Amino acid sequence: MKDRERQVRAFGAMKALGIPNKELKPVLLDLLEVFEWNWEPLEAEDYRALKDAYFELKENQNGLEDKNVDVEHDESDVPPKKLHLGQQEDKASLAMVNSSQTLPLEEDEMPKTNSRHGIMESPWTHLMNRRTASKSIVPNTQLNCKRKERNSSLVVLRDRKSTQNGESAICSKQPLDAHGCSHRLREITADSHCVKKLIKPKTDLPVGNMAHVSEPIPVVHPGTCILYYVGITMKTIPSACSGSTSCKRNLEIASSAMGEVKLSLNYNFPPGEGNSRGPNIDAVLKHLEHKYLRLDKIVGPQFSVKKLLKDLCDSFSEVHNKFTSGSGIKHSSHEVYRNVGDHCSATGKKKKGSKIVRSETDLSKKVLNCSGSSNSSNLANQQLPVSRDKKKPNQSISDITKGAENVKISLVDDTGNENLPKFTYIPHNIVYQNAYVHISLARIADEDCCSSCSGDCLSFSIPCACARETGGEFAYTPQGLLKEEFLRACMQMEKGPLEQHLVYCQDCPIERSKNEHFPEKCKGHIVRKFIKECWRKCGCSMQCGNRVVQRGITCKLQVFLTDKEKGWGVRTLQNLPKGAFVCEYVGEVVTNTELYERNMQSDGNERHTYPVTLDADWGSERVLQDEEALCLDATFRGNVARFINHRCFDANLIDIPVEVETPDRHYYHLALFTTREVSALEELTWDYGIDFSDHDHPIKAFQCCCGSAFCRDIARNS
Ligand SMILES: C[S@@+](CC[C@H](N)C(=O)[O-])C[C@H]1O[C@@H](n2cnc3c(N)ncnc32)[C@H](O)[C@@H]1O
Repeated sequence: MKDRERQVRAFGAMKALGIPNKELKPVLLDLLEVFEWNWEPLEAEDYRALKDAYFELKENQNGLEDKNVDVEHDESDVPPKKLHLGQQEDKASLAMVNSSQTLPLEEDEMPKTNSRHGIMESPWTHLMNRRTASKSIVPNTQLNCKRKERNSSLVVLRDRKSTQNGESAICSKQPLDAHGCSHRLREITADSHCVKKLIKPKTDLPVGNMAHVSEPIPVVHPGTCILYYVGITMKTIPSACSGSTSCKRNLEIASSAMGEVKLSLNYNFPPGEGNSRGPNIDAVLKHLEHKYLRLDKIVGPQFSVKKLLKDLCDSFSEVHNKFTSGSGIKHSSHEVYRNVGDHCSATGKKKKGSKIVRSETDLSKKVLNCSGSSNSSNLANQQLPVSRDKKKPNQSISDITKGAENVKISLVDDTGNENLPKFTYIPHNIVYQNAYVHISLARIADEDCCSSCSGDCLSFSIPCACARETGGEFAYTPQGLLKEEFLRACMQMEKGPLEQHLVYCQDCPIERSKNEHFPEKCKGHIVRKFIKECWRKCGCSMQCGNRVVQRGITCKLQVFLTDKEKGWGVRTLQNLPKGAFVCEYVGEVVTNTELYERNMQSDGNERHTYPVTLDADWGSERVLQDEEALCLDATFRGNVARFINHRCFDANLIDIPVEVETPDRHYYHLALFTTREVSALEELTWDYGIDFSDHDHPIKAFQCCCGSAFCRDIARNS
């Protein structure tokens, strides 16, 4: 059936219920937009969705009138009282037969159909058209109020019961990509006010498991945030909010005969923020998850789904507030922070006279524009915060690397409360003074490199010599990710080293540093799994798949001020797959002795970077001299990794040693890879491996507030 015919039928059916075309039109347009211009769900059950949406809108308008909101009414268009659906259905069916005198939508309001193929032209164009057109439909005096109400008209099918199984009509026409997203929708979202993502429908899942088993499809409209759980078969609909007025206003669950279940979250923006988009739904969910993890709330007798949904609403507003507070003041763009990169002390105190300069962009633009690349395709499905009037000044740096990396790395502080970090950005490790790092081509034996290779070593059926280190197989996939098995093995070792993964020194430099004259017995060091990358003695190209870490950072990262005592942290600005290389931990290579000397000079009050011990030759027969036991200290010089905070056990990054230019375990690179998929705007963390109970350790541990349910800082948590 053609779109036009369908419009006529819809108008006819509704007219029979006394619904004026003029009032129906905006509701119909909204619904069509929600259903991706797919008529079937709208037409199902004799236009049940449409009727509900219309009456919902009317109810809301009445509610507003009660509150003395000035909404004009055209008497002739006063809607009929809501009928019981049973009564309406018959009428509507009859009306459809005789619907010729209905008022169709104007041409520019409907998605155009390609006349030759019967396919819709760019839906994005139609969305735009529709938006423009809808303004002319609603009289100016009613516009604001109507627009607001129309958001809630998107919440349809409330309290509907379904007995039919079926896949979602919303999704059925959309080809899904590897991420479960519709390409058509991605096009739409690039510029529209919606963020839409489709999922593979799942059937026959119990409603109680909904939040866990089905990925949400966020659809964010101004003032309304709707999550769709599509394709879940429902026999009965839980009314999560029944009985609670405030909850009812905020959250609704509904299903339709088509098998889709919708969970709608309405958020009333504060006055003056009517056009806000609201935060990214992934960020909201993450926020909630973190909150639950922190409070260990998900289990226990107090747990209730109702409470969980209420918390979801709260999280939405918390994330919204977090992103909107303190952004929006315009500043001159020619001023730029100058003090990052200056070689300053690590005290973290603001250098007198240092020029504080801000970007003229608001936070959302900063997140987008400072992401290091003009190609923001990876951010296309991200809902980013929008500027508001600022309460506090903010600070930002567009690129802390000052061009030293492949990508820009921005720094934002939307509170304006933190002193800017003072350090020199270096993209590669540098030897401070006494550390003995012996790099020479001669040290790499011919059998330890692949001089006869060319191109990409990963493309050969038989792995070259460089794969020997990792059991005859490369650690990387052709996509540049860590192989699942290799990653799992590394994670297992780190989580709970079995006795067989530990080696003991005869004379442990760590123990010696604690007590030079009477060192305790070595407590053991983990024997770690190494990656060996091809290097300069190898014949392959720089694009070889076994050269990942040495090619440097490629993902979009941002330094930001975390909301807790942790200070600065790093987040990703793009979704990252599991096993992705994020960055190397770069710093000054110092000897143990040098590190302890530095440590003695520090007053212990500042937030310093935590030094990394290169545990290379631990357990070897010979006794390691202090100048051989190396550490990386990123306090004064380092790269973005110096901002990555610690998290006990369940961090989303893992550090893996990578051998590049030295064949021994004395000096190596420490690379950070994702342990799981990481969503854009999630904070990146890794487990520093601190033993919080070791009070003799020369480096005093901080009080951990990682929020992990498995936090090892017992003193802090008890
Ligand atoms: C490598 S730096 C990380 C960047 C640091 N947050 C900053 O603002 O410069 C390590 C320091 O951050 C702080 N930190 C990192 N993780 C933390 C955590 N889980 N809890 C509390 N403080 C943390 C500690 O002060 C630690 O010495």
